[in-house]
Formats: sequence, C-alpha cells, structure tokens
Amino acid sequence: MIVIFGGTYNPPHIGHRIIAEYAYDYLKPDKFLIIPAVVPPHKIENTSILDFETRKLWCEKTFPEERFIVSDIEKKLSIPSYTYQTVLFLKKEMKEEIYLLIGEDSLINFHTWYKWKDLLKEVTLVVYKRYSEKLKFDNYQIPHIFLNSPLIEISATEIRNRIKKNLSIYGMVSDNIVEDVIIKYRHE
Ligand SMILES: Nc1ncnc2c1ncn2[C@@H]1O[C@H](COP(=O)(O)OP(=O)(O)OP(=O)(O)O)[C@@H](O)[C@H]1O
Ligand SMILES: O=C(O)c1ccc[n+]([C@@H]2O[C@H](COP(=O)([O-])O)[C@@H](O)[C@H]2O)c1
Repeated sequence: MIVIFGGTYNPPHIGHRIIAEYAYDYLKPDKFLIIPAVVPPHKIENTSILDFETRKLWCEKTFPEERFIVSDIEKKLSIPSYTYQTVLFLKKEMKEEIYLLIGEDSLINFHTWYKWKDLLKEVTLVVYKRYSEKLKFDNYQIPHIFLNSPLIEISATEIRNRIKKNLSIYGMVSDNIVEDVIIKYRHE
C-alpha cells in the first residue's frame, strides 16, 4: 500500500512534515510518496510559485529519510497536474493500493477537483484536520479517514507573507532550507 501526499510545496513547511509523520504512523505504508505539483490545478494563475526543481529540492531536504520518497512523477505528465492523472499513472506502474493524503481545506473543495468521483474509486482519502474560513460544502459525506491529530495553524502563504514583512520563519520550515527560502521569496 502506498500513501501519496501531493502539494505545491511553495515552500514545504513543518506542517507538511507533521502531517506526514501522523499519516505514516497511522497507516504504516510500504511506500510514502511526496509529490510536488508542476502546475497545481487550482493555482494556475499564481505567478509566485517557484520553479519545480527548487520546490522539489526543498522537499528532499525536508523529508531526507529513506521512508519518504520525493517523486518527480508529475514532471512526466501533462499540465495542469491533475491528481486523477497522477493516480492512474502510479496504479499502472506500481499496482498498489493508494491512500491519498490531503488537508481538510482540500476536502472542502474536493468536489471541484478534476474527475473527483472517478478519483474516489481509485484511492482511499485520508484527511488531516485544518482550519478554514471557506464555506463548508457538505463534503464530509465523501468517504474518508479523518486523522486524529493536532491542528497545525501554519501555511506556505503565511510563511511567504512573513518573509515579505521581514518577520522570522525559523522553526516553520526545516533548518536546512530556511536561509534559502528567505532569500528566494524576499526577491519574489
Ligand atoms: N497546516 C496544515 N494543516 C493541514 N493540512 C495542510 C497544512 N498545510 C498544508 N496542508 C495540506 O497539504 C497539502 C499540500 O499543501 P500546500 O503545499 O498547498 O501547502 P499550503 O500551506 O496549503 O500552501 P498555500 O498556503 O500556498 O496554499 C494540501 O492538501 C493541504 O491541505
Ligand atoms: O486534480 C485536481 O483537480 C486538483 C485540484 C486541486 C489540487 N490538487 C492537488 O492537491 C495537492 C495540493 O494542492 P494545493 O493547491 O492545495 O497546493 C496537489 O498535489 C495538487 O495537484 C488536485
């Protein structure tokens, strides 16, 4: 069984790390894939997304342990990086059961994902608690496993905003990327 944890990772942060650890402990997968998106479908217009190679490298440094695999699979596929497409590709390649790990905000807008009903036939959804101000559709009826885990009030948006305001982000991203992250977004 494999877990896939896709994201924009612009940048990867300590929230991603904690989510991955809770999911890992709960699911004990054979493989755990971290999948940076090339062009995330809901962020096509977002010009502040750094290049794929930088985000991928930061993912590798945030998840250096062997039990996590940072995959560049979405580089091989067409854009935008639809999860349905990624999942079908992985299923063909690995023939494994797939658990798709997402934050609660992603569950709330899951009905807007490309072929979401078909996607649900291919994966088991695993949801990590997250605060969201967005209007809550009735997506809690979508079958999923809800992880019993602490609320993490951190986001990549907040990290980018703090850098622009010259506020500290130490402790919010991995120590081995923090300087690089500050430099990259300060000049965005
Ligand atoms: N603090 C968090 N709590 C729960 N889920 C999270 C958290 N941060 C990220 N996620 C989830 O991780 C996945 C990838 O997130 P992403 O890389 O877009 O980070 P983000 O912090 O949401 O970024 P941004 O603020 O730029 O939208 C998504 O499914 C998202 O819901
Ligand atoms: O397939 C879709 O339609 C789709 C819509 C929104 C998000 N996703 C995926 O969900 C992951 C997190 O996306 P985001 O926008 O919250 O960074 C990332 O892997 C995206 O490719 C996928």
